[in-house]
Amino acid sequence: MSAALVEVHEGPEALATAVAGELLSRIEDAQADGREPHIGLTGGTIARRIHAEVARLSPDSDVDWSRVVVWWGDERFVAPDDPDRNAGQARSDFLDAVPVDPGKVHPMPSTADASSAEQGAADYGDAMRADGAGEFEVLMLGVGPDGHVASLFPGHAALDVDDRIAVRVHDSPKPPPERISLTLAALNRSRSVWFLVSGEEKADAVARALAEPPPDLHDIPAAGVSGLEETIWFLDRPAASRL
Ligand SMILES: O=C1O[C@H](COP(=O)(O)O)[C@@H](O)[C@H](O)[C@H]1O
Repeated sequence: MSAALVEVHEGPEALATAVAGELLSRIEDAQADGREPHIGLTGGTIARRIHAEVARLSPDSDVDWSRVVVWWGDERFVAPDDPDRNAGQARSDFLDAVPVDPGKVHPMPSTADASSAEQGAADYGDAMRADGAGEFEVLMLGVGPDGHVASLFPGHAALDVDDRIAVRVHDSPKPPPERISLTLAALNRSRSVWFLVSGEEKADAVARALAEPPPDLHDIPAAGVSGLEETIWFLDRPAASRL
């Protein structure tokens, strides 16, 4: 577990450019050290801007995309072509623009892949185990105004599941209601955890997550996640306004 660092950028554009550049350089460093980095993606508004910046900046980097393994922290359990899918958004925002090995991109199951979100969660856990995955080089996570992280929402029973890699989430207060999420135990196995937060409506959640003493993770689930070596909160000024 690492102490949290906070990095504040002027607005969402500057935040997206900084995070995208840092991600490319972390991947380069890991590859230079002989590792094939596994990265964990998130969905959400600021993540989409960051992904677009990764696509823009990637040609000037030395990243070997054929040696990058891609996973997701959460997903909406909907049809594969549903615009709500985090994986579909990431594909159109950057994965289709970089030469990734399709066999190393691991979207969470959709309704076409699994009979239920519960089955999909079990399958995703099996896929991660079979790949020897779990310790992400960098895991990026959005945070909701309610403090949710991945698809772990305040007060939800999924927060207490510690015997699985992924869990079904139903009754998500944010639509769509049926989702799959990595558990807190799985989210807490990454070298670096990066929280990506933009907007004044999230300032309270950020301040509460970073408060001392830490809040109950049933109130602010994001407070329950940190990196093994590094935890960075990448914020824009409005999101940092109540720190
Ligand atoms: O539902 C979700 O929301 C969060 C944050 O999204 P945002 O639009 O408020 O930035 C996201 O991190 C998560 O992956 C997603 O499923």
